[in-house]
Amino acid sequence: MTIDINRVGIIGAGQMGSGIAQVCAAAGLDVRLNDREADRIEAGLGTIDASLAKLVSKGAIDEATSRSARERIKPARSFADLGDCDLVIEAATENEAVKREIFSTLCASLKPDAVVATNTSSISITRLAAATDRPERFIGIHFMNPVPVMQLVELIRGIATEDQTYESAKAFIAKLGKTSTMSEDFPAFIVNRILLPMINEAIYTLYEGVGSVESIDTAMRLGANHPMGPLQLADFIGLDTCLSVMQVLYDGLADSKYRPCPLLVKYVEAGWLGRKTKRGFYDYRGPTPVPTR
Ligand SMILES: CC(=O)CC(=O)SCCNC(=O)CCNC(=O)[C@H](O)C(C)(C)COP(=O)(O)OP(=O)(O)OC[C@H]1O[C@@H](n2cnc3c(N)ncnc32)[C@H](O)[C@@H]1OP(=O)(O)O
Ligand SMILES: NC(=O)C1=CN([C@@H]2O[C@H](COP(=O)(O)OP(=O)(O)OC[C@H]3O[C@@H](n4cnc5c(N)ncnc54)[C@H](OP(=O)(O)O)[C@@H]3O)[C@@H](O)[C@H]2O)C=CC1
Repeated sequence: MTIDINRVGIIGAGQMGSGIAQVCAAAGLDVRLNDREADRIEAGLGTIDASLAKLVSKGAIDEATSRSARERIKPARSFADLGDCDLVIEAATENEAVKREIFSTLCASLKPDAVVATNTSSISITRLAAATDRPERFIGIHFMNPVPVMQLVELIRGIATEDQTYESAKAFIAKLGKTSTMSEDFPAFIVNRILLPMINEAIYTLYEGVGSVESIDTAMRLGANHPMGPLQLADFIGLDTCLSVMQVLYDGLADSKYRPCPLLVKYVEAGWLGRKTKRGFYDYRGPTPVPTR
């Protein structure tokens, strides 16, 4: 029997957390949105308002549907506010220490039978599960960015994940109108195992002077029909997240082909994280993005 999921808690109100909150509310679920700072929750709610407005202006949903979805999302100022959630999805920064700390403090506030999930892009589900009090009720639910648009969700079981947890997560994704695929618990799972080395290679291509930002992105958009160039996509994902995923691949698979490009490291060290900080491979501070190299 699957666990009925009616109320979802989300930790981390950044681009992924806000997108997950939006699609859950649009599917009729109650949502509690948490972040470590109240102003981050407010910013996440602002992102949801803009995204819902975009869908209304396109005629994808009507005003009343948008309003009722928005009303289902409430801020959660602390983990105690997540106590009545059936499922809590962690979507905080891609850093294992940050996530472990969240799980070790979160569980005491939850119902004993609540399912706990992570939206990690790369980190071992089995290792994160070990930071909880319920590895059998823990699972990777990996949404793609932008969440309101992308159809796929990867499900990743840890070594202890029970069948009931997996089946419940699968039913939850179907309720959101999305398609789930299963990946084994290997570094970066399936999508990012393939996508991130391609992005890293694009950054090496820039680093070695093979092409400019513009020529690399144009080449892959028009030459391989990718909807975004790889450097544009890296800025969209967040360069901090890209670097963390490459580091997990490099450490976890111990193969030099996953070595993060030194230019990626430098951009992250400079705090140029892409769109979210308004500068990455493009500068977003003006009306149109301008390549930085
Ligand atoms: C890092 C990880 O762990 C895993 C990952 O997620 S990796 C990243 C995976 N994502 C990708 O690869 C995305 C690649 N890019 C794309 O698919 C497209 O560029 C895109 C869908 C993001 C935007 O498409 P576009 O055609 O350039 O822009 P745009 O016309 O504005 O948007 C397309 C549609 O999406 C909608 N849309 C885009 N962003 C939206 C948002 N945040 N909220 C609501 N709707 C949105 C638009 O309204 C538009 O809808 P219609 O087709 O009905 O008009
Ligand atoms: N970006 C992408 O394309 C995708 C990302 N993911 C994964 O989703 C997760 C979130 O990524 P994304 O939304 O892009 O990142 P963002 O940087 O946009 O958002 C992360 C949010 O988590 C907050 N946060 C950090 N520490 C804590 C904490 N201890 N408790 C609560 N909130 C915290 C951050 O606050 P502050 O800024 O103050 O630190 C920030 O608001 C990551 O694991 C990432 O790998 C998965 C699929 C796609």
